[in-house]
Amino acid sequence: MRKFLIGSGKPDLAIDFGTANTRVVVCNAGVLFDEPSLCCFAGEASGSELVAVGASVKAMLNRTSGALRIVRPLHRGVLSDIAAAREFLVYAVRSSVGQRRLRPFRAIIGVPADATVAERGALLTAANDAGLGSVELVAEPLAAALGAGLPLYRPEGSMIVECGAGVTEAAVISLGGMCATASIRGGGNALDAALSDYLHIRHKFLVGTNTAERVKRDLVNILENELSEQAEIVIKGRSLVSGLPEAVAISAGELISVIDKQIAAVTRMVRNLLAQLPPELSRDIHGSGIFLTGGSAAIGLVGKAIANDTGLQVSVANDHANCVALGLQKALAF
Ligand SMILES: Nc1ncnc2c1ncn2[C@@H]1O[C@H](COP(=O)(O)OP(=O)(O)OP(=O)(O)O)[C@@H](O)[C@H]1O
Repeated sequence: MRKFLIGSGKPDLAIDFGTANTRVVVCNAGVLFDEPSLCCFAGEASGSELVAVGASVKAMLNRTSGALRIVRPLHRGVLSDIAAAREFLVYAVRSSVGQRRLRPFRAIIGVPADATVAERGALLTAANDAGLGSVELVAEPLAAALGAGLPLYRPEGSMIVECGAGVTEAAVISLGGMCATASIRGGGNALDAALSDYLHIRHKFLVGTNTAERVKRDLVNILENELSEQAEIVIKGRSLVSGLPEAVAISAGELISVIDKQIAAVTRMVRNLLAQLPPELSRDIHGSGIFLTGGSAAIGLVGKAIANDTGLQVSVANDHANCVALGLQKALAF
């Protein structure tokens, strides 16, 4: 059965290389690395020196002087900077297996199901440059379904929506393969950007990347805990009116309308995917419902909107943020 996922030859480690976060799983040892996918370089693009990687770079976002450059190796789920990806992979693998010189580990790496040949090629090049040996790419929705404990290999359809930071993917899986897929190149990061744009345009107020993400998490927290939509979120940044550092208080209710537009794109994608299904798979999904995985599955409004739009049962998988990594871990053990 393992050849459905990773072909022949047993890999040593698995990498969930995400737009926001990367997890590395080592055979027989579990998840040994889980840090933001970020690199910080000093100097110009050519000949620049790597000064920090991973968790330490998160706090540096929007706080660097002109001498430092923060780079995300991935954008919208796929590689956007091969040099940064190579440096990041070296750091992630070394942190997982120790500081010794890297031997050519065999690895499996998660990739969006709809990644193009060029996008896959760029990832393989970066992995090769990082010193990894043979690398196989695994479709992230398959890994997420395996990690969520869905019945991957039965003659029975299961539907997963993997809600990440840079990409949101839906897939219907049966007999170890993806029978139908759909994706949006956008996710939690797009929600952060929408909140930031709203504050900019409506309130003439500028916030940084980390603040926008915190506002989103505060909003989700208020809604999850059924606090009133009147509850206010205090946001600190720079007023474009006064030019000064200020704090504004904005009601949760006002911000819900901002993320509704992003969520509508996800429900449209889910609906379009359901409309393509052969009737037996439709029947299966009617029975089992839809499972949400990925960090952005924490946004309860996503699940509620899909349930309202389709009438189907929607469940958030256990340990939803780690399902791709857990699925890759299971694939290593096959
Ligand atoms: N409690 C939460 N509330 C709202 N959003 C959250 C919460 N926890 C995590 N997220 C969001 O989940 C996203 C990260 O999810 P995840 O780690 O699955 O993404 P990724 O694997 O890096 O991205 P991708 O698979 O799209 O490349 C971020 O946008 C983050 O803000």
